[in-house]
Amino acid sequence: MKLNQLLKGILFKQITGNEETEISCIHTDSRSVKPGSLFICLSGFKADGHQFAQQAIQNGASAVMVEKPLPGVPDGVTVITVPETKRVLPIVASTFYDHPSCKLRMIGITGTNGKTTTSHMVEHILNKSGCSTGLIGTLYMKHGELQVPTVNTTPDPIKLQGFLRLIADRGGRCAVLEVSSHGLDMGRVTGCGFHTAVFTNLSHDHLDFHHHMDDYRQSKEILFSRLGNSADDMLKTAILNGDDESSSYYANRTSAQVLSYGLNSGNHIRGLDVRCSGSHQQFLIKTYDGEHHSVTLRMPGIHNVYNALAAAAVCFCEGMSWEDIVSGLETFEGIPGRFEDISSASSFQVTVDYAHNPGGLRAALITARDVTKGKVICVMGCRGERDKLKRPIMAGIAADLADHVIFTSDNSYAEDIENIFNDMKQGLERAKMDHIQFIKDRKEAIQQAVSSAAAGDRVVITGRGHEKELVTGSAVQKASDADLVKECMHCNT
Ligand SMILES: CC(=O)N[C@H]1[C@@H](OP(=O)(O)OP(=O)(O)OC[C@H]2O[C@@H](n3ccc(=O)[nH]c3=O)[C@H](O)[C@@H]2O)O[C@H](CO)[C@@H](O)[C@@H]1O[C@H](C)C(=O)N[C@@H](C)C(=O)N[C@H](CCC(=O)O)C(=O)O
Ligand SMILES: Nc1ncnc2c1ncn2[C@@H]1O[C@H](COP(=O)(O)OP(=O)(O)OP(=O)(O)O)[C@@H](O)[C@H]1O
Repeated sequence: MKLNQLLKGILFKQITGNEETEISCIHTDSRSVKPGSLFICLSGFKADGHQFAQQAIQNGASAVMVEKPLPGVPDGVTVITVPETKRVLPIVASTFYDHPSCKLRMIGITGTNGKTTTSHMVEHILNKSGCSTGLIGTLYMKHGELQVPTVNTTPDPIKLQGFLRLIADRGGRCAVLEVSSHGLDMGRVTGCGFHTAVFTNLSHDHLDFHHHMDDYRQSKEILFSRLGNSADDMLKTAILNGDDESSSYYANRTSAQVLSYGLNSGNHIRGLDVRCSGSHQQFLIKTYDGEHHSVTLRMPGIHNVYNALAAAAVCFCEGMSWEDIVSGLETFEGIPGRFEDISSASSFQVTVDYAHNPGGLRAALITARDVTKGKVICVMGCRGERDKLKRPIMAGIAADLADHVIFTSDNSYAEDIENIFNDMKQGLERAKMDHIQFIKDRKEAIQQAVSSAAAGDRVVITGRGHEKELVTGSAVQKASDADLVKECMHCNT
């Protein structure tokens, strides 16, 4: 695409050099630049992209976009100056990929917990009903058999628009996106015209980035305030968890039609008669017009009933029949690392769960208690470098809800594990200390939990879920919790 065509949607710009230059790709990371690229300089959290412009030029960039003067640019490289590169990036990315979100029904799911689970349920129901649907989130970008790994839950605008183009070109009709608060705050989804926006819940997380719960709540508002503001927007829907107190905040900030879901009376789509039966949940969905539909979900946990109600509401808005919605929910088999049973060969169970914040941990341990006859033994840690305020809260939840807790390392990155343990200890009451152990090495902690489990007990290992790398300082251990469990079980036989 010619540079001037790529920039036609940008109102304020100054161009020095050849406007007709052919642009073959766009990049914000100098290390990925190839000949023919447009390199866009972003001011980041750790570095200033302008410092890498020369490296991008050496790697063959034909054009560089900046928001401040850039000395020493050789002849033949076009420089585009704009007021804010971050604001322009999504427009350039969407133009480069020919606005793929306009060709797709866009469904965005935000909330502290449940985005991955709910988006997979939606993707499964829609695909099973014959509506070709792609998914972009924490685990990967997925469409049919194609899976591409992702670094961020909500990818940066270039990757995101590229993924949407791929889904559209492969014949996709819908795209389900996990939309993180970071993604909204950093403008990663600007340029995506969502038809449906879903809110799962809001609880303590990411306060290293958002500083305060009010800021965190506010960042998610962007997804809802952009819906329903014009005549052709009238069929857009905000789907809100009516049992979460933040829903009224989002309802007040959208012009779209609101569909609420939850277990409490007054919700438009309501779960009733919820019963846990082994590792299944049975419940009724009561719709706004008074119909009842019986569902057996192959996943335990009340939190998954909420995720199922949210997914059902989305698919209802996509025009699916209740028969298809129920059939989709009942054939959904869960996803890796979310209350995943690893070893049922022994007389006790071992479960891996991605809970890494207070709300998720509470949900996982309440579920464990519901489905376990014997003791619940929890192995958990808190991540290094991120939100330190959640550490004592999570430690307190584990101590309250499990019979025995082994605190261990999670991805501690460059932070000393002793610091993390000290923060966690602040949340522990002295009276509960007798059922708590601290074992730094995660594999040893799992080994200890597994060898102390008796018939009917359940070991719940939280924090890492599907993740395959454990990062401690500069050491990277290539093992998932499921791998570590299997090694420990093998040693025990
Ligand atoms: C805090 C944050 O979100 N950081 C994101 C941000 O990186 P950054 O601003 O720190 O980048 P930087 O290192 O300062 O570099 C600035 C610029 O210089 C460029 N650069 C840098 C080095 C170089 O050699 N050459 C070069 O060109 C960089 O590409 C960048 O454009 O932009 C990067 C590219 O888009 C993101 O990958 C990165 O996400 C990091 C990995 C991250 O951990 N983000 C987390 C907090 C996050 O976004 N999480 C949410 C989900 C949370 C949840 O729900 O659990 C998510 O959506 O993933
Ligand atoms: N609706 C829910 N309410 C509370 N906790 C939940 C809910 N759904 C899932 N969880 C808990 O949160 C963990 C992560 O679930 P999931 O991956 O679906 O959430 P997420 O919002 O995508 O998280 P992330 O963005 O960090 O990947 C689960 O393993 C479970 O412990």
